[in-house]
Amino acid sequence: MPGLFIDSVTKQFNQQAILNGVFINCKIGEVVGLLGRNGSGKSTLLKIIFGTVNPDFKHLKLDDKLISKGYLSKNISYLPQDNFIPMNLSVLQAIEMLCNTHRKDLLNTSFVSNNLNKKLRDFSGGECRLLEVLITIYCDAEYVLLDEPFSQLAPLLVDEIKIHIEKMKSLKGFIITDHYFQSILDISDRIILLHNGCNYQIQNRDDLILHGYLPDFKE
Ligand SMILES: Nc1ncnc2c1ncn2[C@@H]1O[C@H](COP(=O)(O)OP(=O)(O)OP(=O)(O)O)[C@@H](O)[C@H]1O
Repeated sequence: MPGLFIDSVTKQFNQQAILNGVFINCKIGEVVGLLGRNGSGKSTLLKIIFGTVNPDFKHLKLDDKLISKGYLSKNISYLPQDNFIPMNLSVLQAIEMLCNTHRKDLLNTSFVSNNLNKKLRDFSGGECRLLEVLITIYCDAEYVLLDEPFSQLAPLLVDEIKIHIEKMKSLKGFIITDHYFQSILDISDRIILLHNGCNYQIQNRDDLILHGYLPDFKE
């Protein structure tokens, strides 16, 4: 079956089980939202898929091929929570380094075209984040892992990022996690919740209350 597929993910830190047989998958044309409380293991799961954290066990497949680390496939891009593009690069240099196939589309976005020669170190934190999110969405990989793409961004920019994801969705598969959960619900085709080390398929808001992610104001 084509797509990104990981199951039986098990990870302990200091003898504490964080992920306990977790499964998540994603196909081209799909946005999968990953929700969970602070410390539930969302970033750890994305890092395990990309290959920057070693799990105790996992079974990772990309387009039916067993792979050991996502980044080795060169077909998975990953936005970590921290800045990852060197600050001494200009916008154009960063794009030339990381984006080929969709470079033209990215160069046509207003934020990029208005700041082509500006260095990352001269941007605000939110502007830097915006650029890194855009580059991760528009880079060559078909599968995109986004860890908190909306954090640091003002509401208008959150909406802009959602539009870019929608635009690229026919060509790519996204797994996206953020605490702006309404934006995740808006943009996702499916929602997976991590809770107590396990994954749950979420159908509606009530499921999020049932699994203790949202408060139950009726109580
Ligand atoms: N390198 C590490 N060493 C020890 N414990 C770790 C390490 N990395 C993560 N943890 C622990 O694993 C748990 C899951 O962390 P993770 O960052 O995956 O959570 P998260 O769901 O992304 O949280 P948040 O929403 O707050 O970003 C946390 O309790 C964290 O303290």
